[in-house]
Amino acid sequence: MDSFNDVFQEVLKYCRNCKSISEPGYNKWIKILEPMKLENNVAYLLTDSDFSRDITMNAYENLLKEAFLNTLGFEVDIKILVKDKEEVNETEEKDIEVKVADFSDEENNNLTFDNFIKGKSNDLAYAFSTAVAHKYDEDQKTPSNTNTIFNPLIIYGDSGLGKTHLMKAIEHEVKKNHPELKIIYTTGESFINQLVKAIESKETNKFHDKYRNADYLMVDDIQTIAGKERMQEEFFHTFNDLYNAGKQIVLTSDIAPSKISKLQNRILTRFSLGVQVDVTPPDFETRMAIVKKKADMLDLQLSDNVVRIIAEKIKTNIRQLEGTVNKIKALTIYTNESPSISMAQRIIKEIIIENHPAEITVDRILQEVAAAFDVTADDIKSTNRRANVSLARKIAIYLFKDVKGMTFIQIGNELNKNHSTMTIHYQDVVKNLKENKQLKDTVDDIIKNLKDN
Ligand SMILES: Nc1ncnc2c1ncn2[C@@H]1O[C@H](COP(=O)(O)OP(=O)(O)OP(=O)(O)O)[C@@H](O)[C@H]1O
Repeated sequence: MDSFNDVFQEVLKYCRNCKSISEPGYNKWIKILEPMKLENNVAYLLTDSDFSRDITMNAYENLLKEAFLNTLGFEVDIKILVKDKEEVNETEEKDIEVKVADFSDEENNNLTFDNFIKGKSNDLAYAFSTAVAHKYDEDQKTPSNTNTIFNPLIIYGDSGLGKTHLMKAIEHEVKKNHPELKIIYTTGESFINQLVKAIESKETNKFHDKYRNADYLMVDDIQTIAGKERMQEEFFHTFNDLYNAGKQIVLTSDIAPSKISKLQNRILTRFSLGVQVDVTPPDFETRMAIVKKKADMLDLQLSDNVVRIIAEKIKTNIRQLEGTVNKIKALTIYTNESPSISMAQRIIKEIIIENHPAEITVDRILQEVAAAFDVTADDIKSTNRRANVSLARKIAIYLFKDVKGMTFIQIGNELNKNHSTMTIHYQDVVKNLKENKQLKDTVDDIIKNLKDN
């Protein structure tokens, strides 16, 4: 997440999925809010009228706080302002850049080496990052030969495995020990946007000066510049100037640089001057340690069993581990429930489903159809000819074919019936759906449930 806008999109997602608000309530009061800024732990949002602001604050302030806590990992107050009113201009005056800076400062405080849990999956990346962060420590601002080994340092790996955390930790450490050094942290995307703006406003010199005066240049998600010739050109020259001046460059990428397609060869060869190190999904012990750390940071007491269940179920993305802990914290604050295994299981299920909609299996189709027609999955598979069982069976056949893409032979095998009967039942349903609106609505609901979950 790079901006308050990204944070707010997560907040909206959280509210939309929350059972404490109805869909009309969400659409009328929450969805219309616009993110303005995050400043001094206050989230400023905009709405249309005083009336809307009062209703939203009275009815949904707690929900919004819960959603921000879940997304950011720390508590914020909510302030809703009415668009086009004086108060908005007053708080806007401070300059648009403040918005992002304040959020990232808040977030940065947690992204330190101390808060980073080491394990086999990331210990090299951690070691190289600390080396880079301390490169000016011994030899007062004259990087030694040993330190040029790590220039550039490129950390790569899948999403949510700590690349940005390490980069921010370097930034944090350097700022702490050498406040005089100039550090530029940006993302590939932001680098591109700034360059485009600079070109439009004919201020490319300013852009060059800004980047080429850095002591540390850190670009997150460098793979985004691939395929964009002008951006690569600019990045290449910035890289060369800094490298030749002995300045440190740190980059992250979601894949190994050699696998980034459409990356200019000359850039790739520059990348080979330093080290490339990957981060991979953490093992069980590391996951346990991360969950404990994240809980400690939120002052949240979790039993070993709860920690274990989270670490067992969420295996490949640390952001999801953290999201689970944040959600547990939010629930304990807003429901007064203590963290329990069942609470953790509920949240894990939601988080896993949010990211990977469950596969549509034969069993899930049977379950959904059985629930809609008030029969059981076994009834559907049986030879029972009761009217609602027969209808449920035909609908299941239809869904096996149209939603899951099974052949009539496969469907016949699944239901222990002849495949030619399957064809007839399927055609019956197709015809019925055209004529019977109520049946069509029921089937549409089943399909929606299958796809949403
Ligand atoms: N080893 C770790 N110890 C503690 N926290 C971690 C660790 N690895 C990742 N995290 C946390 O997981 C979250 C996601 O990490 P981060 O943003 O660094 O991932 P990323 O690899 O940059 O992902 P993306 O490519 O999607 O940007 C962060 O909140 C970070 O603090």
